[in-house]
Amino acid sequence: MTSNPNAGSPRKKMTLPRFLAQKEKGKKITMVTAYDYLWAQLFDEAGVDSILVGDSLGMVVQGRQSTVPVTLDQIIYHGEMVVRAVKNALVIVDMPFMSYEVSPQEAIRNAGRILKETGATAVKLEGGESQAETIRALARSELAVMAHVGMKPQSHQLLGGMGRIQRNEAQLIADAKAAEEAGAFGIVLELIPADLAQKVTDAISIPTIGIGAGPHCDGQVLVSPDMLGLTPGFQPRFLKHFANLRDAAIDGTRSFIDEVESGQYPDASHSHE
Ligand SMILES: Nc1nc(=O)c2c([nH]1)NC[C@@H]1CN(c3ccc(C(=O)N[C@@H](CCC(=O)O)C(=O)O)cc3)CN21
Ligand SMILES: CC(C)C(=O)C(=O)O
Ligand SMILES: [Mg+2]
Repeated sequence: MTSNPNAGSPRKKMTLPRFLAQKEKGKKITMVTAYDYLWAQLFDEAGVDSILVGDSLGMVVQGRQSTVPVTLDQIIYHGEMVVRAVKNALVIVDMPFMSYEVSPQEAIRNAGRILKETGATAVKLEGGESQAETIRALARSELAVMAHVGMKPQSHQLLGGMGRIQRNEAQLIADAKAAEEAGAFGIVLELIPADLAQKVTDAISIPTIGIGAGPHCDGQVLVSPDMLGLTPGFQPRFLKHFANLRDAAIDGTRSFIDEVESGQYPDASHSHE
């Protein structure tokens, strides 16, 4: 076991000021994705700081090839289920592809819908420098917004593939600084070299949350089904399986099948008089 000074201490409700303060205190921020009530309740109880209703929904829940087809109505439907389950974690909802790119006005309207209809605290959009005007418009409307730079899955066609490591240092620093200056409260850094993520993290005063971005970020995010070993085909270098739920679930299901077929289940103790 790793020693964790916070283990067992009662969790407080995560707020935006607390989220920001964790960078100053050097306390790592934890974030996982969730898409429904069942799992969100479990992650909140485990004590994660933040839950992201990611547009990875399209891939891990809907079985699509990318995040691009996810719609605003779908992310709102899932966001609402997650918020209903959460007591302490900060809930952030991804803005789907084409829900913020057309104009800052449209982004405000759509982010407003997400926050009003789900009850989440914040939204996240992909981009830094290129979306600075939109980030500023959202922040001015008092909508909490997180940026996402490095590998941007919604732009996978332009990047030439979903898993391409991003190494353009000048662009990454410019993206992070532009997002901070425009009013983002945090930035996801996806698939960038560890030394570069450290430079970005040191260059700004808002927290960086890494995925495939090394140990120097202010926090870490993983797609929860990946983290728990439920997505067998997906094994990028950054991913660690913290549990093997897929085997546990298959074993349990096979036991059910065996016991029903053999007549072992239900026995008298699982039957009503
Ligand atoms: N299930 C799931 N997990 C994720 O982390 C995730 C999604 N879906 N969908 C949206 C994006 C896409 N992500 C991806 C997709 C592919 C790689 C990948 O293939 N990475 C390899 C190759 C890197 C390279 O050498 O260019 C790796 O080893 O990291 C990484 C992240 C992260 N996000
Ligand atoms: C991987 C995280 C950061 C994300 O954007 C998602 O799950 O959609
Ligand atoms: Mg996303």
